[in-house]
Amino acid sequence: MSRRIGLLFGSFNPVHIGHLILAEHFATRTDLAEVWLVVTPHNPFKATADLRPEAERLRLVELAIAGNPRLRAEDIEFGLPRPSYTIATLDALRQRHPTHDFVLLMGSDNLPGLPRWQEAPRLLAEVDIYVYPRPGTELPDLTTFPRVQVIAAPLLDISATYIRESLRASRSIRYLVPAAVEAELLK
Ligand SMILES: Nc1ncnc2c1ncn2[C@@H]1O[C@H](COP(=O)(O)OP(=O)(O)OP(=O)(O)O)[C@@H](O)[C@H]1O
Ligand SMILES: O=C(O)c1ccc[n+]([C@@H]2O[C@H](COP(=O)([O-])O)[C@@H](O)[C@H]2O)c1
Repeated sequence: MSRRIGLLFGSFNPVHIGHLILAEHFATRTDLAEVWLVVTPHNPFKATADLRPEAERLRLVELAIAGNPRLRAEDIEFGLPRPSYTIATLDALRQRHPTHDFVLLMGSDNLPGLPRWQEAPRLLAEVDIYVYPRPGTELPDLTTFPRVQVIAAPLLDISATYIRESLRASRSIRYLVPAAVEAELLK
C-alpha cells in the first residue's frame, strides 16, 4: 500500500510552533503517515526585505523537527523554476517518489483563491486536500472541491511575522520556536 504523505508549504521564515503543532496533528491524528514541510524559496511576487536565505530557513526546519520520524524538511522547490507552482512541485515529488500518495494541507483562507492556481482543474482532480478551518475565514461551497476534506486542527495565533517582529524588538521568542531554533536565531 502506498504511504500517504501530507505536504505543508510555507516560507518558514522562520518555522514556529504553530507550524509544528499543525504538522504533528496531521501526522498523528489522520490517515497520513508523514507530513513534509516544503520550504518555498523566494516568491518573486512577494516582498523579501527580511526573508532569510532559503538554506537557512531549511536548516531551521531541520533543527525544529530533529528526531521526529513523522516529519521531514523538503527542499525540492529549491531546484524548480520560480515562482513555485504547487502543481509543478507535486509533479516533481511524484516523479521522485512514485509509490507515495501526496495530500495537500492548507488553511481555509487558501480555498477561495485555489481555483486561480496554476493548472487548478488538474490539481483539484489529482490530489486530496485537507483543509483546516482558520478563524475569520468562511468555508466556500465545497461541492466545487470534491477532493477537499475539512479537518479541524489546534491552531495558535502566532506567525513568522510575529517572531520576526519580536526579534527586531529584542523581545523573547522562548517557547514560540523550539529551543534549538531559538538558539540559532539569537546567534
Ligand atoms: N499559527 C498557525 N496556525 C495554523 N497555520 C499556520 C500558522 N502559521 C502559519 N500557518 C500556515 O502554515 C503555512 C506555512 O506558513 P508560512 O511559512 O507562510 O508562515 P507564517 O507564519 O504565516 O508566515 P508569515 O507571518 O511570514 O506570513 C501556511 O499555509 C500558513 O497559513
Ligand atoms: O500553484 C499556484 O499557482 C499557487 C498560487 C498561490 C499559492 N500557492 C501555494 O500556496 C502557498 C501559500 O501561498 P501564499 O501566496 O498565501 O503565501 C505557497 O507556498 C504555494 O505553495 C500556489
